[in-house]
Amino acid sequence: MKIDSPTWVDVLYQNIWPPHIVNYNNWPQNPPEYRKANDEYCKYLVPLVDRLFEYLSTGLDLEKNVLKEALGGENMTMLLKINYYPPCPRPDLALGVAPHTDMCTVTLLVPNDVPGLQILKDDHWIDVKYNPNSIIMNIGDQLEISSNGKYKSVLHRTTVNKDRTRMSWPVFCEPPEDLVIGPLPQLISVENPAKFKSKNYKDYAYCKLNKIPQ
Ligand SMILES: O=C(O)CCC(=O)C(=O)O
Ligand SMILES: [Fe+2]
Repeated sequence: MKIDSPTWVDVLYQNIWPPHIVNYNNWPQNPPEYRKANDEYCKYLVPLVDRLFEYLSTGLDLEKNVLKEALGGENMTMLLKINYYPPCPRPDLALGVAPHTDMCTVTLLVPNDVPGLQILKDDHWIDVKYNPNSIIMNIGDQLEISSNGKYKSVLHRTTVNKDRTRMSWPVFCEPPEDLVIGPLPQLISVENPAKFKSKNYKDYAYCKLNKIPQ
């Protein structure tokens, strides 16, 4: 599957995604207004996530519903986090968030226009460009595990800016906590054995947050 081909992005934009809602400028200034904005955002995220999982499933040569079902189906939850990175007098000495992978299935993120997100590729930190009216998708650990490593959970970090405040609004798509996730049986064989343990998401999260080996 060509995940970066313009065709599927076009499809998402034309069929689902109203560009006006993506830009960070549409987020409210005050927390009490977040409930409404969040509800509206969620209305668009749910079909977007469905569509993404269909593409991701097809990319593994599986029926399009398989991946989403394996990761919780309609019981998946979406967790919105708001990151706030104030200006930092010594950006050369500090990071916004330390290098990590997201432990969820996928993350959909809207940043403001202050650069800062970086991903590790071939041992180099690469800046993720700010694109107005677009969202950034990270592959998370549960997708790496269920695909038996075919999709890679992306190592990323954020830098801080000397003069400007950076903000980002990631939504983490999470499986139910008691769901056991492991490499999909369809993807493992004698030649291609499971590369990851199967465990429930709650235990996975506990180990990850407490830096206990999985
Ligand atoms: O602020 C960003 O762009 C990324 C934040 C992040 O990686 C996270 O909250 O998990
Ligand atoms: Fe992250």
